[in-house]
Amino acid sequence: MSALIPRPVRELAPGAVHVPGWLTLDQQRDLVAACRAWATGPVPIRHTRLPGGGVMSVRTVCVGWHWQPYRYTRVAGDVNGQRVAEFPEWMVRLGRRALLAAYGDAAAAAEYTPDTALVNFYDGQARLGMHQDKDERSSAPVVSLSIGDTCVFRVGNTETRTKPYTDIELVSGDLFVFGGPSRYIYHGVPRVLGGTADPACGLSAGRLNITMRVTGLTDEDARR
Ligand SMILES: O=C(O)CCC(=O)C(=O)O
Ligand SMILES: [Fe+2]
Repeated sequence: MSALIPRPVRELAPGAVHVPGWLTLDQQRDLVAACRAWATGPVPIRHTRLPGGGVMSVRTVCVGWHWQPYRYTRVAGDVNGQRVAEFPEWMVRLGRRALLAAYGDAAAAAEYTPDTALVNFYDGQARLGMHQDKDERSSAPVVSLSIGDTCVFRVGNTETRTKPYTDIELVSGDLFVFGGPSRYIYHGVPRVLGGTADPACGLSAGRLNITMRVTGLTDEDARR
C-alpha cells in the first residue's frame, strides 16, 4: 500500500469504524511475537473443525476463552484438552485504546474489558466466509487488528450474508471495530493479497488477525 495514498478513518456503517495504520511497526512485531508463543501452546494453533466435518482454511488459536463452533469454553476439548492461555492485562489495555481510537468515547473505552481473543492466521489460500460473531453473550464491540499481508475484508449488513456489502482493504497495522448497530454485521475475508506485507511487521508471509471480544461468560459458565 503506497504511503502516498492517504487512508482516512472511515465509518462504514454506524459503529463500524476502520482506523488505518493504527499499530506502529514495533507494536505489530510485539503482537506477532505474542501470537507465535500462543500458537505453540498450551493449546496449539489448528484448523478449526466444523460440525459438518469440514475444517476452516484459517488456522486459529484462542486466548482467554477457547472458541469452537459455536461456543466458548476454558478448555480446548476439540484440540488437546488443555486450558487456553490467560487473557493478558496488556491486551485489555490495548483493546481500550483501540475502542477510544475508533469511537472517541473515553467512558466506553474505560469500561471495555475484552476477555477473549481469536488469533487467525491466513496463508495465501485461506479465506473466511461471511458470518456474524454471535457466540458471545455480550454485545460489546469486537476489536480487530490486522498484521502482515493485506486482505480484502467484506463488510456486510446485519440481515443477510449477501449484498449489500462493501469491500475494503485491511493493511498491516489497521484497526477495525464493529459494535453498536453494527455489532452483528456479516463479515468475511474473501482474499488475502500475498506478498504485500512489509517484513518489518514481524511476519514474512501470510496474514494475522486478532479479534478481541467480550464473551459475557463467567467462571460459573466455565464449570457447566
Ligand atoms: O480476519 C479477519 O479480519 C476477520 C476475522 C473474523 O471475522 C473472526 O475471527 O470472526
Ligand atoms: Fe468474525
